[in-house]
Amino acid sequence: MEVIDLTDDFDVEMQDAEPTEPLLSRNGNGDMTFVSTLAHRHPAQVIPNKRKSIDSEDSEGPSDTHIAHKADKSCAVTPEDLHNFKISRPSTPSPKTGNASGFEVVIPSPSQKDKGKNRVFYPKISDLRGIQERDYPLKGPEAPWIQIVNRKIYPKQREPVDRSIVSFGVSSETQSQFPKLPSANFLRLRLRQQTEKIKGPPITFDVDEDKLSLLSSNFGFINDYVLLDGVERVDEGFNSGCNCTPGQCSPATCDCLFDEEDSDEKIKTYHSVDGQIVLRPSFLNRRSKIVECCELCSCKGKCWNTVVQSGRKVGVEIFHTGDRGFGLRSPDPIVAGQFIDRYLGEVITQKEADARELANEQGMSYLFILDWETQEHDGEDTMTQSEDFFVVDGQKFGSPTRFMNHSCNPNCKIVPVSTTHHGDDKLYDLAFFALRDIPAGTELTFDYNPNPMTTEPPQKLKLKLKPGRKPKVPKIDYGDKTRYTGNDKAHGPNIVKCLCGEKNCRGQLWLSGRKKQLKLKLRLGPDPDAKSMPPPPPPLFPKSTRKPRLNGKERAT
Ligand SMILES: C[S@@+](CC[C@H](N)C(=O)[O-])C[C@H]1O[C@@H](n2cnc3c(N)ncnc32)[C@H](O)[C@@H]1O
Repeated sequence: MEVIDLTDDFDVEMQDAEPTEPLLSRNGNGDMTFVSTLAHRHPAQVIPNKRKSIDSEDSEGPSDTHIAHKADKSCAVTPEDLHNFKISRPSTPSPKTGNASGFEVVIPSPSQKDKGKNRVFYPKISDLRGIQERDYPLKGPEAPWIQIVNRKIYPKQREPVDRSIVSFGVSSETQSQFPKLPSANFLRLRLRQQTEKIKGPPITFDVDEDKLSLLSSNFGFINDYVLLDGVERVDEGFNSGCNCTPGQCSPATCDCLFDEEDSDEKIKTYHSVDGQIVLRPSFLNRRSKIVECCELCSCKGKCWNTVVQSGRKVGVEIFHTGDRGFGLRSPDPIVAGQFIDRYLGEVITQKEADARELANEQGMSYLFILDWETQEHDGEDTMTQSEDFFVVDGQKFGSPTRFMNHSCNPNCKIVPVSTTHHGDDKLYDLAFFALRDIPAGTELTFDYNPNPMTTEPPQKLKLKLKPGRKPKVPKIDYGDKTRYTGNDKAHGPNIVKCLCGEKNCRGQLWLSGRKKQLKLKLRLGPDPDAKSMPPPPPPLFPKSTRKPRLNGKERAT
């Protein structure tokens, strides 16, 4: 087998050699085209593993072997064949010549210099062993074949293409089957369609086009919790309502309100300011749950004590903060104590939450533990139930509050609220209220870890640690159980840096994997490093005595 080698090394070797006699058969006119030169490579003579085809076997258009077949059968090689032929390109330097008859053309791989250059490659006549230049001109208008070869070898050498006018030869019917890249307008439309279904004043977006798809394709707005496997509400029989004189639920007497500790006085929740029902400043300073009136109450859930269940009354806007991802603000001024919205999402079991937390590559955390009832309020330690919580995951589905960032000097706080299911201590609402007057356009924030230093290790906690295990001591303890279970891998294994920028910034959001660390910490007692931290604030939790009444039933655990 003869080899016509167009590689550089061959070039060096052969550049001074005399042209030899043509080995190629001629067409009827005694002429021979370069294509028929290529065509003479017999399929059986392809050197295995030494070259790869530019185009796949099953792609459209004749291959060089197809043309070879035509040539072998003395069929006319048409101009169409000429334009459509495919060429083999070596992945290695020149193959060795063999004994078989015929010849082989080896096209050089483009050098770095050639790659990307809009330059036509002209092989030297000596490279094309057996080709007479007079028969097969290598330059000038008589050499269209070499242009074609070059286009096949160096596809980048094609003329620059204006893609906006290129037709791909695909019917419009077929084209419609291909997903098109969504335009900014389409994404905005999709977001608008989604948010139009959400109750309350408009949800708007002030987000650059490049961030739109992050919002539109990764998140869905919902109006209520989505309960997933293993999460159920208590049986209706466990729920109850107040026995106030119908239509006269009073903040001083309504059964739905908790009692102050050691007193018959009620913990007052809402009051009216300028015709608007908002949380009292006194309530904003305490850690207590709200129980609102519901259908089972004498008022049928139609009194003033129905603020959270009445839904969002403020407009909200999602915007991009730059360094902390998206954030939330309101185009309306908000007054102190005003209800903003609930935190919503998929409600999942603790086990599922742990699995999601582990698999969370994305960095941001949207998990919120519903473990209010496990706190050491009213003197009881209920921490032993701690594996039994439900968790709200707002990552894929949620309300606008899912975009609220942390601040060490927050303007909102989150309050646990039982609205319609008083008997359900595992599934309740997380409601955001304004801590102070908030001017329109101000970012709405809350403290992800509002009471980091208050926890004394509960003595009755039963922990089973393997003997001899030396757990790492976390730097911070977490006292407030109404909080995120944050695990922000984007900021390193332990510390999640806080970027709130407030003067009193604590420097970190939470510790990664802190649930495990919290358990370990509780066994070890107070953290020695805590000495360097500010002294813990006094406990804020009111010693209330009111518990939602059950209809004579005990909830099964
Ligand atoms: C509930 S999301 C808040 C919305 C989030 N920014 C977004 O774009 O979807 C919580 C995450 O926001 C980021 N984040 C919130 N507040 C932050 C702060 N003060 N400093 C740094 N990152 C913050 C953290 O990555 C955290 O895991």
